Amino acid sequence: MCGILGIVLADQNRPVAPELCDGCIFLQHRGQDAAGIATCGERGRIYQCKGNGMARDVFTQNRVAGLSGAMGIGHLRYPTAGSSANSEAQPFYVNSPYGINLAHNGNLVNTVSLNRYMDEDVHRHINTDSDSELLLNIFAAELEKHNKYRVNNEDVFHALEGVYRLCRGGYACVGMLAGFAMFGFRDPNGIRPLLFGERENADGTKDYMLASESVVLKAHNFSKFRDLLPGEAVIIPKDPKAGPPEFKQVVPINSYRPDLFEYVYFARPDSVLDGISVYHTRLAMGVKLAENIKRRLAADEVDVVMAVPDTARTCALQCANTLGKPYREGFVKNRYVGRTFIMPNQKERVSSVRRKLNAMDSEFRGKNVLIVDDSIVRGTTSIEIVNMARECGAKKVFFASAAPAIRYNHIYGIDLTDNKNLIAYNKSESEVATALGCDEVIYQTLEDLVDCCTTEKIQNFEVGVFTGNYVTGVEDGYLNELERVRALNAKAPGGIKAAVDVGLYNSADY
Ligand SMILES: O=P(O)(O)OC[C@H]1O[C@H](OP(=O)(O)OP(=O)(O)O)[C@H](O)[C@@H]1O
Ligand SMILES: NC(=O)CC[C@H](N)C(=O)O
Ligand SMILES: [Mg+2]
Repeated sequence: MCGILGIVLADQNRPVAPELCDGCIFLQHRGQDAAGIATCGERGRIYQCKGNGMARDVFTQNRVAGLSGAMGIGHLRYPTAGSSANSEAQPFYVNSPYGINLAHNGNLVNTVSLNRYMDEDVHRHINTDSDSELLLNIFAAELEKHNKYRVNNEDVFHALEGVYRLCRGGYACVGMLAGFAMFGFRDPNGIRPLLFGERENADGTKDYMLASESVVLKAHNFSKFRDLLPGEAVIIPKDPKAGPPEFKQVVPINSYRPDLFEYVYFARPDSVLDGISVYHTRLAMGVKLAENIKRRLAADEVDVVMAVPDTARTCALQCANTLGKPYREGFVKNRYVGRTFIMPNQKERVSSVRRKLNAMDSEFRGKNVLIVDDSIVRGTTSIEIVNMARECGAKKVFFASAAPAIRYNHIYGIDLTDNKNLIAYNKSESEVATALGCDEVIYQTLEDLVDCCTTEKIQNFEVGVFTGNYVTGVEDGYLNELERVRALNAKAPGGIKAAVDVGLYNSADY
């Protein structure tokens, strides 16, 4: 669940980098591990700045000042494949053919055979375990097949057809062809989001943006947003005065199944994805959850409802309203600690929960408390939360989740750990309650959750994380390979992160 964006400015003398940096900050919640920007300036030269860290730390004023050009792409990384090494920070670059950059949100689930294909048939060297580097090289290899001095839009669409044929998984991407164009495309099931928008300048020319979430487009005054359709791509010329963007349905829509988890946790509430307001789905989740709670608990069993900040707030408030119970902010969040779930290792996650959330005794003492979170994944947050509530003197602690029990891997770009680390893995609801140390745990049903997000246009969602059935299936051996790489990373001496710049060829001298 990384964040991606790309901007093309009509004014060829205006550097795009400052606006890209700002845009990345709007997408920070989608990835805190690494951030990167690549721009394309005169004579097709590519400039880049990327590395481990949050956008504000990686994009220093000095570094950004060196990024020339009116076209550029950005990425916020939350690793799902490979490692957290800074050599896997995106956008990735290959010099041949033509010079290509790519920023990818999602995850490929046939990397074992794709790696073999790259090695044995295409003879391209893949320098990391990142599936995104692989995806870029697949695209490059397909484009190279045209064997032309210069490509045109049709050639790019044709190369993307090859990408769709070869790559299985969830992917929304933005890329650049040096000196030629920016492009974006979305997987044939629309699992990961990607929106397009335009902004008219005073002289009538237009700037264009592609982004993971509508909030970035809106904040930068882009309008006429539209979601790319599953299997659709767009090419925007480097100089928009050369012609309008060209959209093409490269392959037929296989299904239109946005990832339900975007609405539960991942996206910002003020975003609208695939025409669905994230905020409204979270309100609806609160209502449905309350109806479920009413069936499970007697009306006088709950004294007060509380959210686990931040994401669960919208849902918890609406749940309290529907139950007719007071809503209290018993947990206070330290705004300087980021999202704990997307931290790359368990040690960091555990220590962050207490640094991030502090409980106020007065709100708990002698009360039956209903705590609402958006989801319970590893249980890292919930176990600590229940402990804190007990330490503060709560009489009973009920824990409600706006998402159903999570018992399966998330394979399309949200690294929900391997099954065995999920607190609900192989456990009934009452066993989860015992593991969390609470009196009762109440999950939203999947039917209710789907109902909260359904619109006239979108009735199906990717829900494999709740059911174990994935829309694309998973290649044999893929999950084992993922675990093997994870185990290797866990053993890396002193960790694999380094605060150094990464060269265009992904060499990281850590
Ligand atoms: O069961 P766990 O493994 O603890 O994961 C679930 C928790 O992680 C997320 O919060 P996070 O702190 O990442 O972000 P938030 O501030 O947006 O809620 C999510 O909202 C849950 O609270
Ligand atoms: N969360 C994502 O979208 C991750 C993108 C890519 N699979 C990576 O690990 O870098
Ligand atoms: Mg949370």
